[in-house]
Amino acid sequence: MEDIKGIPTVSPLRFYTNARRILENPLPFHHENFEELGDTFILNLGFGRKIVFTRDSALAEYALQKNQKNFKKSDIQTKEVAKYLGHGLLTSEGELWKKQRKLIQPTFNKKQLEGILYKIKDAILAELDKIEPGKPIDILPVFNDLAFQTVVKSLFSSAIGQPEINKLQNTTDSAQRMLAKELRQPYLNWYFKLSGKINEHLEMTKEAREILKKVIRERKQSKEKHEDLLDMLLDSRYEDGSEITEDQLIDEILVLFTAGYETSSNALTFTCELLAKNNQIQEKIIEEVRQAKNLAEDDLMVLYTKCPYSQKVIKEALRLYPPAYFLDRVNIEDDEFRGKSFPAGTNILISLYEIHRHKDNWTDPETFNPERFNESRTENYYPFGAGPRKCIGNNFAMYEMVITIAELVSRYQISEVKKEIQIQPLITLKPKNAILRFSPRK
Ligand code: HEM
Repeated sequence: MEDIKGIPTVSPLRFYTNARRILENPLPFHHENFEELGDTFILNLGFGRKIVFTRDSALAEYALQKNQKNFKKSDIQTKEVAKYLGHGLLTSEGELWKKQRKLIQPTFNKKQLEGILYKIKDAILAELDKIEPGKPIDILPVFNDLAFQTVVKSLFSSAIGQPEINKLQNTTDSAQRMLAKELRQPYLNWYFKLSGKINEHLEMTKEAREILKKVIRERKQSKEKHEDLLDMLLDSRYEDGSEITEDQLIDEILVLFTAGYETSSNALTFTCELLAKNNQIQEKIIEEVRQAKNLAEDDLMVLYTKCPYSQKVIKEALRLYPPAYFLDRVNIEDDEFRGKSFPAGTNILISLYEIHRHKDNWTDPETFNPERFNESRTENYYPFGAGPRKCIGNNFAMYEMVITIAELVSRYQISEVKKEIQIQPLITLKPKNAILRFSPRK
């Protein structure tokens, strides 16, 4: 490969002398390099491997949107993640991706989702009932179950039993954890293979596929209508009138579990941690939700649209703690952007975490201030990505999160048990020790 030009480089020595703390949490290391070297730098890992890190939103938009045709996802998603999940939307490229996106997009449009909002709400309420009031609890596992149940119930209504749901959730979690290990400790991959750990996880995903196959076949035979996402996906047709194959549908469902579950539960957890520090913001939410409930009666879409402040609270939490904190791309042909030249095959990591906290983009970037979204701003803000591969579930996620926060804050006063919000950057940006207290409101 030719060399990447016009960008300062971090040496392998600097990388390896910081290896231990990078493994723990790479974000401070990235931040120091951005501050010292500018908004784009090269990390030279040695042995001919180089990665471009950027927090330049112009470059991000160039790769994700303006010149997206020349940028594909890296092998991490299209090979490593695909090994466990198959080739669904998140993990496919080229013609397959295009064809699938066209087929699935209508299912996630606002109008279609309106019909399943009550399923989303029922799944949420059932999980919120499990919160133990008054005691310090780690809220992340509660939101993990809530987010998984929300996706499962939206897809299958009640066509799938709790033991199978547990198995699917466990498989999704384990595959993610295995993958995180493979990516963070590539020098141990020989051990993961020889010890049978990778095969063990591949077997688990085979069992998950069998569970899904059974649900799909029963649904096809029953001819009963459930008005859930599975019905919509089975009813959708490609341009030539054909329907989705069973295998492809299973790939897509596995992708929806993975893409839609951990991201939402992380975001909900961070939102609650931020709210615990801000009583006044909780009060504002309560007032908004009380008025919205009067106006909306039982119409959940009206409730959502009448809660603009709660939406801003979530947007602001996604700014400070974007669950997808990095987007990765590789350019197909040689490319050039504002004096920087990228030979074909350059790995580019776009840091949404840094773009969302850049002092040139935001006033008081470290402060939690939902009001900054009073003017509907979209620039320098990409929690759901950008361009044609933008998150297909962004509306779904916003409905789910607003309904959850509206209900939760109406029921409980959220208070902090410890001062600091801790993070664990793995495949997604995860909260760590999210211990909070939920006291019933009078
Ligand atoms: C707070 C919650 C969520 C966040 C922050 C989030 C974030 C993202 C981001 C940043 C991308 C783009 C990745 C890239 O360009 O490399 C993405 C893609 C995707 N998301 Fe989400 N997501 C969330 C919730 C969901 C939900 C609830 C679903 C489905 C139920 C979902 C399904 C997907 C799918 C299928 C893709 C791949 C789209 C494609 O490549 O065509 N996401 N998400």
